[in-house]
Amino acid sequence: MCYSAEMLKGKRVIVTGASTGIGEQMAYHLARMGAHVLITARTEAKLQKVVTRCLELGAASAHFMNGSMEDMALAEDVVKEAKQLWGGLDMLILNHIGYTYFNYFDGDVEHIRKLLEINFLSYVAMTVSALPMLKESGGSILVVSSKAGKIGIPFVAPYSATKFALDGFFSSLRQELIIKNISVSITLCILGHIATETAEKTVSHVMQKPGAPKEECALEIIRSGALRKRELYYPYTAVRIPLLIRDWAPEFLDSLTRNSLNVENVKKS
Ligand SMILES: NC(=O)C1=CN([C@@H]2O[C@H](COP(=O)(O)OP(=O)(O)OC[C@H]3O[C@@H](n4cnc5c(N)ncnc54)[C@H](OP(=O)(O)O)[C@@H]3O)[C@@H](O)[C@H]2O)C=CC1
Ligand SMILES: C[C@H](CCC(=O)O)[C@H]1CC[C@H]2[C@@H]3C(=O)C[C@@H]4C[C@H](O)CC[C@]4(C)[C@H]3CC[C@]12C
Repeated sequence: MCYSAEMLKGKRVIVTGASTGIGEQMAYHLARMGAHVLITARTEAKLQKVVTRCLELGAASAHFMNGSMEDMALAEDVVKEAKQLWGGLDMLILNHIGYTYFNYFDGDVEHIRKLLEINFLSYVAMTVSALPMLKESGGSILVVSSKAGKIGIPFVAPYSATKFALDGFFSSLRQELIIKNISVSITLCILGHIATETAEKTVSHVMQKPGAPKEECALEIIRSGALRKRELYYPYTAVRIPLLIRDWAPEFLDSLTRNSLNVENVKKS
């Protein structure tokens, strides 16, 4: 299959976590392609601005729903809203994450529970609600994950747990869909360091290189979903090579990962 932006024209797409960062950029790319977009996040004022910009860029339609994905009812309501607005759904882009810290694990189990709800369980809840519509359209689910969802990276233990969980659940579900001949694709997007405002605020003091551009990253995610790829690795070399090393030389990869960070800049408590 060959990719063209025309593939997204008139498609009905939900993008979560689209008030900032990569999600916001995905909404703009989809708008330029002439898709219908329904975006979510907590902050109404930011979502309103993104919707206005999407309409200026040429979206077939643009709507938002705000609220926290800690609440599974919201996860389900967003999908119901898509059904009401469009009568169906072609693409579900699961991208939002809750706030976390970048530091030594502090022993806070409640933080992990909350993060699992936002970063993992709400993804599952939205998928369950959206599957009937996606089966009907032969649609796609895009799950935004991270290098930290495939490899042990220090200082992100709670976050990493939620992203590994996504791999387990969605890679298993993909197998079941194939066995049942259901034409819904699942693309797991494995991202390295991307220069979003949140990431720069959180990790610029430990990174030795700048993050990859969020605009290009957003386009690559949409492209990989339109092409119904199994996984996306972006930026390719920084993500794919460590994954190839992972199972053959895990200790070597652990050491490479530690050495790629300015760990002396992380405060020990
Ligand atoms: N940037 C990076 O280096 C990398 C990012 N990724 C992945 O890419 C995706 C996007 O990351 P990035 O763009 O950097 O993140 P941002 O922090 O820019 O965006 C996060 C989005 O989630 C929303 N959000 C936050 N808390 C909640 C909540 N409780 N309920 C619902 N929505 C919420 C935010 O809006 P609001 O605050 O208004 O709710 C915002 O729209 C994530 O899945 C992340 O794991 C993966 C690897 C690297
Ligand atoms: C430090 C990691 C890369 C190390 C390497 O290349 O060897 C980064 C890879 C993924 C990053 C995290 C991520 O997945 C997104 C989070 C999103 C939030 O906006 C805050 C930052 C992240 C925890 C981010 C931190 C750096 C990475 C682990």
